[in-house]
Amino acid sequence: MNASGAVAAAVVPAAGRGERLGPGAPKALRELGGVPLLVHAVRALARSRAVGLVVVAAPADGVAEVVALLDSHGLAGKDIRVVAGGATRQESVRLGLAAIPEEVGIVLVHDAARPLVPVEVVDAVAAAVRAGAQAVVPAVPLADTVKRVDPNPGRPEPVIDTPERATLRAVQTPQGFDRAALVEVHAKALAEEAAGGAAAPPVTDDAGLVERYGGTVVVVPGHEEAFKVTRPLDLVLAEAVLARRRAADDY
Ligand SMILES: Nc1ccn([C@@H]2O[C@H](COP(=O)(O)OP(=O)(O)OP(=O)(O)O)[C@@H](O)[C@H]2O)c(=O)n1
Ligand SMILES: C[C@](O)(CO)[C@H](O)COP(=O)(O)O
Repeated sequence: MNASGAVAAAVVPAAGRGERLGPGAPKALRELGGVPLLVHAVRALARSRAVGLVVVAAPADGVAEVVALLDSHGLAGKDIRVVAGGATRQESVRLGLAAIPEEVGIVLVHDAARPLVPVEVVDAVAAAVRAGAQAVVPAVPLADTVKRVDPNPGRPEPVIDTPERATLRAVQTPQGFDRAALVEVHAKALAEEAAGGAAAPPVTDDAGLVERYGGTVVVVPGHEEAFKVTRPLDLVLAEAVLARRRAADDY
């Protein structure tokens, strides 16, 4: 793989603890079918011809371990770099971005916690950025009705309203960006934090930063198997999906 021209680089934030998954190793290192989530996620990206370089943001105290892990899973021949991640997902992405060579114009950001994203989703996101979009997110329609509430944990929460479900999407990764646009919004967010300005509402994905600073984000179809492993039940589902793929010789 090489990282120049229209070939994209991918940043994989993998420095989270995985508190919601319960006690154990950092989530990216937890196993799915005997293989760490991170290895699945990197393989999913490396399968795409659109991706020429993968930069993993590892737990700060686990960089050497992650390098060894990726090597031991046969990923040593790919262009994969590992940097120390940060205290938040946003910081981990920013640190990963800083390791991407200047000439790379397209960046994908993909959670280590989404190990089973199909290569078609990776390709579609990269293609939409190549076609001129500033920011692209894969997403799926919602199955549940969603209510906005006045948060009041432990007590009945007053409902404010019910957004029209047809207008809502559950957003996944990889999210794709024009590299300059993504670098710019991360720099702006960092400068605002450093200036200690009025606390902006939390942004939970990179496209959210693009929106915050007035950029344009578009949605392409995601995939139900690109779900995020967040809670223990997600791991049960991921094992089932992986077992089905292996039985079908599709992995
Ligand atoms: N400081 C952080 C926090 C999160 N992430 C990464 O961001 C992705 C999405 O985050 P999430 O699923 O919320 O992971 P965790 O933060 O690990 O989960 P939790 O909130 O349950 O602790 C994961 O691949 C995670 O490793 C990261 O790189 N650096
Ligand atoms: C980026 C993301 O996966 C898009 O759905 C999500 O926002 C990450 O959120 P988390 O709460 O940090 O897992």
